[in-house]
Amino acid sequence: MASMRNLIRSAAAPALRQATVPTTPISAATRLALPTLARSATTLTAGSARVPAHAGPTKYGGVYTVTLIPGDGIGAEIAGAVKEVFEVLNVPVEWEQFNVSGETHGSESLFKEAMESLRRNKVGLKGILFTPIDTTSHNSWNVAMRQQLDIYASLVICKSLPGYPTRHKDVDFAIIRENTEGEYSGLEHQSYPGVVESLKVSTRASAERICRFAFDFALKNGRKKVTCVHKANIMKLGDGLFLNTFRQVAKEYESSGIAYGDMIVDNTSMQLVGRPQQFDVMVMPNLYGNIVSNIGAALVGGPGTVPGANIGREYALYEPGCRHVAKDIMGKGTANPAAMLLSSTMMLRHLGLDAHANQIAESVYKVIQEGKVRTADMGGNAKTKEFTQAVINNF
Ligand SMILES: NC(=O)C1=CN([C@@H]2O[C@H](COP(=O)(O)OP(=O)(O)OC[C@H]3O[C@@H](n4cnc5c(N)ncnc54)[C@H](O)[C@@H]3O)[C@@H](O)[C@H]2O)C=CC1
Ligand SMILES: O=C(O)CCC(=O)C(=O)O
Ligand SMILES: [Mg+2]
Repeated sequence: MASMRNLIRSAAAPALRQATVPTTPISAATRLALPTLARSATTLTAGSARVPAHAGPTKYGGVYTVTLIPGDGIGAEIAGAVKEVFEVLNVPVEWEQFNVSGETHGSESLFKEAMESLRRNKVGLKGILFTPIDTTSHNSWNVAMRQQLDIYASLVICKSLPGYPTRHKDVDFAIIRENTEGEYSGLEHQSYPGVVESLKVSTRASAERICRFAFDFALKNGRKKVTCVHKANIMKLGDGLFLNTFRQVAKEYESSGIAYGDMIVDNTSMQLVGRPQQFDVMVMPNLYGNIVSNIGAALVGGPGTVPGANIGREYALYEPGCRHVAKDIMGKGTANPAAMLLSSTMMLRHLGLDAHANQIAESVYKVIQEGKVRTADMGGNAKTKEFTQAVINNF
């Protein structure tokens, strides 16, 4: 399937420039939070006796090989923005690109090849794959990737964007979402005509590792409080297990000074749109994380602006935090590439390429702050390519 690959870079890595300390609160947060997150998650788990050491990302001659899955909908357009920016900056990354589509029957073999590439390279960047609603198709390849790679922690940071006022000021919280089980088990059956059981699978082991991840993230990033979001009043066993595990883990971190609490998911949704500043780090089961990350994105800049990461012991896969394919604007050239560009900067920090990450993130935030070049989702009329060019013009 060599034709599907896009091995674009052969140039040697440029000498990394001195890392510039980002000036906006956003870039400072990303710079601080994301690299430590990626590494802390790996090291913390890998440091325990239960987890074997593993090889790092694939790197030859100073160039990292990264799996790129543009995805459906606007995927090609926003992945194109990243490729262009990396090319201009001579970022030492060589892409292995797989144009997997969730819509195409018969593209299973390509999906498998992409998974092999991810296992080989350990690091990937993706757009979103379409998931049909009908039962004859695959469950979800997005979910399958997270489960098969065991990238158990989803991280989405929602932080007010300087220069882009929204209803609430000073929003700054991190959503840490269990990424592999819960409502996304894909286990459903019709036990009797008209009676369907959808299984939400909750395990103590998964709850424990995601809660530890949340506290470690808080510690590494100078955050003050971790809130567990749940529905244990109704799902007394399943969410009860999540909540009780959270409380046990929280006790272990008491001496660190991180405060903790819990909140039921429906109240959380109300509190988020009413007074979002009360949240710092939030940890929750899979489906609540899906919903809360969409609320969070809408609070700050929308789905085109919020980046995301999926982190596990061995693999890290970066994608826009809101996870939408956006078929409604596909092919129009109007998609906002900011979320994908910022996801790529999280990936660069994971690879230790902080200088490149800072340069790109600072430029994206500068373009947003200046407000002259904005895509339609942010009230402007700039095209994806014009936003990308504005980012490049700042280099
Ligand atoms: N024409 C079609 O066939 C359409 C199909 N769908 C499908 O319906 C399903 C449900 O989609 P939803 O989850 O509702 O979400 P979605 O994928 O439609 O996205 C939600 C909204 O966010 C916007 N958005 C996301 N990323 C953006 C970006 N980077 N820049 C600007 N706007 C951005 C989209 O344009 C859309 O208005 C999806 O699988 C989708 O593919 C949705 C709309 C049209
Ligand atoms: O896999 C999909 O198609 C969508 C799943 C989803 O909404 C999410 O993971 O946030
Ligand atoms: Mg979602």
